[in-house]
Amino acid sequence: MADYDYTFKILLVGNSGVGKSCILMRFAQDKFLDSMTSTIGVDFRVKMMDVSGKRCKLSVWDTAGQERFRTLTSSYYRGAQGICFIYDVTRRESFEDLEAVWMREVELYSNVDGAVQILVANKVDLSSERQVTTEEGQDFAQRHGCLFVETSAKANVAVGQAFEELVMKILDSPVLIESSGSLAPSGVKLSSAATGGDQAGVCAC
Ligand SMILES: Nc1nc2c(ncn2[C@@H]2O[C@H](COP(=O)(O)OP(=O)(O)OP(=O)(O)O)[C@@H](O)[C@H]2O)c(=O)[nH]1
Repeated sequence: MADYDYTFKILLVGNSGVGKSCILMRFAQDKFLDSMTSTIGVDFRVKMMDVSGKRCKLSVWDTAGQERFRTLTSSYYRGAQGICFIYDVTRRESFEDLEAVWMREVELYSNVDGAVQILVANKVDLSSERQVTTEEGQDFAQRHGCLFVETSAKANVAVGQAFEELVMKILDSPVLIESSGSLAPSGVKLSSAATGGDQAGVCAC
């Protein structure tokens, strides 16, 4: 018998260097590394989380922000019930590209109606280098119907909270609950070992 109530697929998108891999590492392993290599293709981790009294098995997919990998990553949007749009509060361009690039990608490739979206403002520990204010982030989130949270993967600020809020909202949606259960994007079959616990995998196929 399954040891969880639901499985959900969550996707992390945003420009290269905003901290997607660090957010995932903080969430899955409670660790932070100062020097991370750029993601090539896609990486994923599986993490169990109890939210609203339900045991949820989350497969979190970390996509490469670099443009040259974009054609590789588009297929991974399929089946995601939750999408995290991540920017770096010290790099205004990473905020502006969310609308110009990442929301378009999601519109093109996501196939789950009503997938929950959250705007994640990362690197708030670098307060003296800020280029995007909290209010700008809140306004953007409101305009696009997203949740909003400010995080620091480095200082361990609100990373768990971001995933918790996202999952809470997924659990509020009967349609999304209905669509739960498929861990892999179509065309990719995960071995039972890879889906068994708090695990990791890399795929650049
Ligand atoms: N100060 C600070 N640095 C961070 C934080 N999160 C990530 N970083 C740093 O930002 C850099 C990029 O982080 P990554 O997690 O590799 O970025 P990414 O978005 O996964 O990048 P791609 O894989 O190229 O798409 C690394 O040097 C991290 O150490 C944070 O919260 N605060």
